[in-house]
Amino acid sequence: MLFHVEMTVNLPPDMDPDKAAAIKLKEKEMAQQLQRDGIWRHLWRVVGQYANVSVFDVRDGAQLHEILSSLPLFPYMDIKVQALCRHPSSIHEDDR
Ligand SMILES: O=C(O)CC1=CCC(=O)O1
Repeated sequence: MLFHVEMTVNLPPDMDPDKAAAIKLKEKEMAQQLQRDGIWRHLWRVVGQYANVSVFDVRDGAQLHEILSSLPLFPYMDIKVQALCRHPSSIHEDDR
């Protein structure tokens, strides 16, 4: 099942820079592993914002929640989720 996820990062401006860097590094490692696993299908920067638009391929909403809430940046992000399904005009057979 595919989900469109928009994440906006709001790190506190007064956060210790070393702590922020450590959180971002852990986030990157986890995001890249989830991409290698085929779960985090797309990860795009929103131009001009500390935000991304992503597509996740997961079993259901419960699995997505488990993944999102385990992200190191989760406590510092506003997250919007939309469930997706195949568009009848799509020519891409692998879209589910
Ligand atoms: O920078 C972001 O948009 C937040 C983020 C998601 C995965 C990652 O590595 O950073």
